[in-house]
Amino acid sequence: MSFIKKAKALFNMTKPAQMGLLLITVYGAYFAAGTSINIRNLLLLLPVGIGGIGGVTALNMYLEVDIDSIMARTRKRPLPSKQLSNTEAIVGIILLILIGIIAADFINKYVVFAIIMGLFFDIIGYTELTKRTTATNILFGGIAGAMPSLGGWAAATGYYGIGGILLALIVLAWIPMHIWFIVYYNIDDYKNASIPMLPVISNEKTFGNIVVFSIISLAILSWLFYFLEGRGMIAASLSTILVIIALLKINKFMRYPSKNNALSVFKFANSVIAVVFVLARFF
Ligand code: HEM
Ligand SMILES: CC(C)=CCC/C(C)=C/CC/C(C)=C/COP(=O)(O)OP(=O)(O)O
Repeated sequence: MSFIKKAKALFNMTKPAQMGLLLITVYGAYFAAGTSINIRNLLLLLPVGIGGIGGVTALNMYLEVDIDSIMARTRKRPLPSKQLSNTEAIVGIILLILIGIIAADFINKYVVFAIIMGLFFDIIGYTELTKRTTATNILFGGIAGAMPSLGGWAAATGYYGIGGILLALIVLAWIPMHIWFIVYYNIDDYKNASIPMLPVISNEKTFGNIVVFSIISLAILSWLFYFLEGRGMIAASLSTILVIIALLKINKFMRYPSKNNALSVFKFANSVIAVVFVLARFF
């Protein structure tokens, strides 16, 4: 297979759609900090994000080739489908993560540490220690998912301020809605792979109520960001409206549990987080 095809396969191991939204949280947090724009740091954040987030995601995929081979949703991924050898994948992963860390070091040590925390919580906390054993797994994966926004804030301000922590908490509050409905939609996959996500080991009411609590917290956190940082009223207002729509969709799912109603919540969820991070800098 040509080098281009192997490079494409490695890129697919970074889960481009997920990485894209994570990059929106990086740049959204950078701009939400409200500091003057440093073009050099803004440009450096691209290799930081693609290398750090992409490399960690690809490492998670490398370590989960057994699960991916079982799930219908993931068995066509580059490693289960032999588009890359293990050696080619691990060399690419190491290169990506090195690029991310080196680029981060050109900005400041807080951005480097955000990558290290993302690597730790995703690979150790989530992939190795909890994903296959406990439903609290998404807490560790969620903290990993919150690190890009913290890194973006640190790239703008030079430290982890309360605003950056609030934005990271907003990502964390969004995670249950993002994951548990796509898990429910693919419930047979997760059962076959013995992954104890909450929808697999409990019922719609239990995980639905936790999601309701988490996205109401998301709306509260977005208003807290506005009151403490003086920016983001439009983001808080719009995200509150989207959370209300999400609550209506979740209520419909809990009254009429179905894969389609679950997928509808999953697809809608992306807009909630995107609105917060795209608009947080503005009034
Ligand atoms: C514990 C953490 C997370 C878990 C378990 C998780 C799980 C998943 C799963 C199972 C999918 C479906 C992938 C597929 O179609 O094969 C997915 C897609 C996606 N994830 Fe995540 N995710 C996590 C964190 C995040 C974070 C932090 C973000 C961004 C802020 C994110 C953004 C996305 C996006 C944009 C997609 C594609 C959505 C679509 O296809 O419409 N994920 N995620
Ligand atoms: C700063 C930095 C490096 C942060 C890392 C950000 C990051 C990659 C977060 C995603 C976390 C995660 C657990 C995704 C899903 O994995 P999964 O294995 O459950 O998804 P799958 O079933 O689709 O493979």
